[in-house]
Amino acid sequence: MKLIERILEVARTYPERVVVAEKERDYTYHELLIAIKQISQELAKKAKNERPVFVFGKNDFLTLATMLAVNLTGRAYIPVDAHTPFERTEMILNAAKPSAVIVTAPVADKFDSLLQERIEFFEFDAALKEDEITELDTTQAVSGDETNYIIYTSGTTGVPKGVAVSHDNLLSFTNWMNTSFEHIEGNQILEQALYSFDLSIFSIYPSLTTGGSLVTLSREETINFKLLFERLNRSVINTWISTPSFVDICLLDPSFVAEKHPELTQFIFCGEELTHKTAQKLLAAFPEAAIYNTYGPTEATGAISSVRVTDELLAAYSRVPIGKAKSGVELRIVDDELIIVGDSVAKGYFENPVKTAEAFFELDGKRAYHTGDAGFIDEQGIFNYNGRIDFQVKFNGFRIELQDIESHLLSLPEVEKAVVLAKENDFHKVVALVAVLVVNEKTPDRAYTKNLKTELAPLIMDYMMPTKFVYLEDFPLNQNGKIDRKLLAAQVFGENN
Ligand SMILES: Nc1ncnc2c1ncn2[C@@H]1O[C@H](COP(=O)(O)OP(=O)(O)OP(=O)(O)O)[C@@H](O)[C@H]1O
Repeated sequence: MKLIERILEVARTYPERVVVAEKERDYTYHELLIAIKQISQELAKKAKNERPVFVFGKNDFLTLATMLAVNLTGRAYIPVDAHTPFERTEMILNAAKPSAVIVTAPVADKFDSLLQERIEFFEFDAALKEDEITELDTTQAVSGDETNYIIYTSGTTGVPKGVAVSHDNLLSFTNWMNTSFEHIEGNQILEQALYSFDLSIFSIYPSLTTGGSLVTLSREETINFKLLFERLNRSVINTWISTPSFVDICLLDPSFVAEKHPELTQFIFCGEELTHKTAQKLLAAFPEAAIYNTYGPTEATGAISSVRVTDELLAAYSRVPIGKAKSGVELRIVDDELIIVGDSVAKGYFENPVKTAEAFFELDGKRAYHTGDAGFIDEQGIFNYNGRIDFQVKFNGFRIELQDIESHLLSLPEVEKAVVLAKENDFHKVVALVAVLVVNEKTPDRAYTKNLKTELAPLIMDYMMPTKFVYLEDFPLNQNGKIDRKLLAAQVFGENN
């Protein structure tokens, strides 16, 4: 059965259930059927060809319905958040050459000419009759190896590339999510990640295929802590899905504890390293909850490994491991690099055979992907993440893993957050290692730094000792809710360095 068929079946089974809870209003599965019907009809009339459809909107009901409607017509959707900078939007549009552009939020003046030929969907006709909805035709709908969506990577490590994920990649991911974590009937799932970030599929597809509800945060709520805490305190959430950096923000609110949120019983993280510190704080706040660390790049469809985080696990590991591979996937270590093999590996980079050939390959007749992440497998058969290979630098002739230093800094009780940056000269030679820290001291002075160094010294090789310590009140996050290392480097070194 195609994913969209399952979703439509669920919608017909639970028409009155809430599918999306936005800040201002709830939408039902019945309304989802109506919106899909209207948008797909309009698209079928107006699309120029069978190419993907550019979907420009916010994280809301209408954008979700649009993405599903696009799949119903047999096309792939490209989700682009309405707050995406102009240059990036233009770059994606030029690369995609879409068959249609659908916008679900008013377009800012600056984007008006760029998105000139657009189909606007700001509302739907809620009065559509029952029989018209049941007529939804799925014969054209995306299936098998056809592309389900194209998500552009954030570009932390270069020019953004469009990852083309097939229907079967997504089906395998959804089946895994639905069977490998806690089963919660009528699951109310947090939708924090933007649709343009593949962490969003962790919420969308498990929810829609099981009759769950998406508790969707607006942009205002994710950037304004007061609004965020207000919303969390008046919402019922069973399953929490976010980046670790996002839950760090929520842990600042004293009411983010099990006593105030007894219904919040499951946490699933992905997208960046879950630090020991964050995991410990969360376990202290929600001692009974099932907490999972999952790992994977966009190129392998959401996540491909997981581990339950418990006090025992934290006692046994100084760095939270990434666990064991999902069914259908094999993780291998080749030359210290994590290689993903199997049915989660995406089709490649959209219409970019050169970049695809650099990262994707065949192994024993299966699709395989070079993650660019360093890792190892331990005696328990558990995979461990050792940082990104491109965050390894040569300093004074020694090979140094910046994230290794970070994890040791984080093991010190007074360090809340840590990023180590390599400062390069004009010839790309590393001339300094700069530890950028958030600490529990308002005005750290020289003596404070000296003390930190003394504490750090027995934990690392002496050539790994940062040459400079910089203290910040907090770290900037990118629009995907991960620590923004590029912006941090610009803040610390100045724009031209
Ligand atoms: N549980 C985890 N622990 C540690 N690192 C993780 C975890 N989950 C994801 N990551 C890191 O995030 C990467 C995947 O991120 P994603 O696919 O969102 O793109 P990105 O790397 O942020 O963007 P770009 O590819 O443009 O640089 C992984 O390769 C890994 O480095």
